[in-house]
Amino acid sequence: MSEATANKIPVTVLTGYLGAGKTTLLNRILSENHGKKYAVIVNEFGEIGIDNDLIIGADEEVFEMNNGCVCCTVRGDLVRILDGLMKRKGKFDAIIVETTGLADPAPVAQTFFVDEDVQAHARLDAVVTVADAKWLSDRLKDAPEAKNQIAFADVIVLNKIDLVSKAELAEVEARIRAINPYAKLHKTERAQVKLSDVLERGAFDLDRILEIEPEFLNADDGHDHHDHDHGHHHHHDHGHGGLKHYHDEDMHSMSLRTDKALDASTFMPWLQDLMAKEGGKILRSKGILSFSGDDDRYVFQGVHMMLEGDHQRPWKDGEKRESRLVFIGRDLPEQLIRDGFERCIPA
Ligand SMILES: Nc1nc2c(ncn2[C@@H]2O[C@H](COP(=O)(O)OP(=O)(O)OP(=O)(O)O)[C@@H](O)[C@H]2O)c(=O)[nH]1
Repeated sequence: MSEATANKIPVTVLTGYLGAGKTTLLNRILSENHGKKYAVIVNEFGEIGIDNDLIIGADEEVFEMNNGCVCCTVRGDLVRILDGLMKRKGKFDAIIVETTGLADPAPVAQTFFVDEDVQAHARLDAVVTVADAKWLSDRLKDAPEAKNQIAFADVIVLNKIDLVSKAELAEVEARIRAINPYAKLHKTERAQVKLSDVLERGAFDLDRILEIEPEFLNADDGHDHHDHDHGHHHHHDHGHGGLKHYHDEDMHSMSLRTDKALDASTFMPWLQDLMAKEGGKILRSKGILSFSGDDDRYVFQGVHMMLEGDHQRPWKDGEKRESRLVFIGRDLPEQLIRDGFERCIPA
């Protein structure tokens, strides 16, 4: 690595489909005793920021990019945040960008090559893709962005191996290898990898990417001209100056909130029943909940019908005790979810 390159701030792009384990990995690496200062940029799909609350902050500064997907509408935000961070050079050892599960990593990675200011001060260290051993095979069939996330990866963390048999694991690994034989692959439970396995890899391989996407370095980004909303029904790919870009417009998110304390004995059975019946459509759910008679914040997370929940930490003095929930999926039964939630709110 040349001296000029070595002086640039390394940026790790953390990608992977909805619910694969990106935040789990991020928390793992940030809570390791690393002695470094990382800036974290999180991009989430859905109107209300929840991911930010799920990152266990030590020394890190966390910047949020909401209301859009980093590969599309908020790419300008990414450039602005990176510019701001680079002006404070010296304060950070590295930057980690966690993209939404629906982001195509191609235009995100492209930012580091086509934006002159970014390129002058930052270098893409690696694209790290977290893959869900349980669901990836299905998503490779119906979600082109999941495939691109694998194709673009320099490092793949094949996570949730506790949820599959040996044969299923071999099958999903073979599918990954058929798309990307080059990436370093780690098989994990709860994203247990060493920090050095994912950060400071110096692994982003431009030549390989140019083989997959010959237009990758084409700087003419016509993207601002077609902001799209995430409502209608088709997959589309569109150009970033010729770069093919996949985005799933069938995917839809909805959010709910209330400042009335919920009754756990009404809410939890409703949520469990909803997931059991509608988990096929609800790809991802998360919420931060305030229960009556409970001084802790309760966090639940779901990937399809699999639900997990736990007390996170006590509500802080002065912190607004409200419940916030997000559901992401295709053909979300939105009214059913809204009505059910309303019935859980005490009068
Ligand atoms: N069984 C099992 N569950 C896991 C594992 N890793 C993560 N999870 C759970 O899977 C859910 C999703 O994990 P996250 O780390 O939030 O996934 P994410 O990729 O950040 O999710 P989005 O940002 O919404 O796309 C959480 O409930 C995790 O606790 C694992 O290895 N095994």
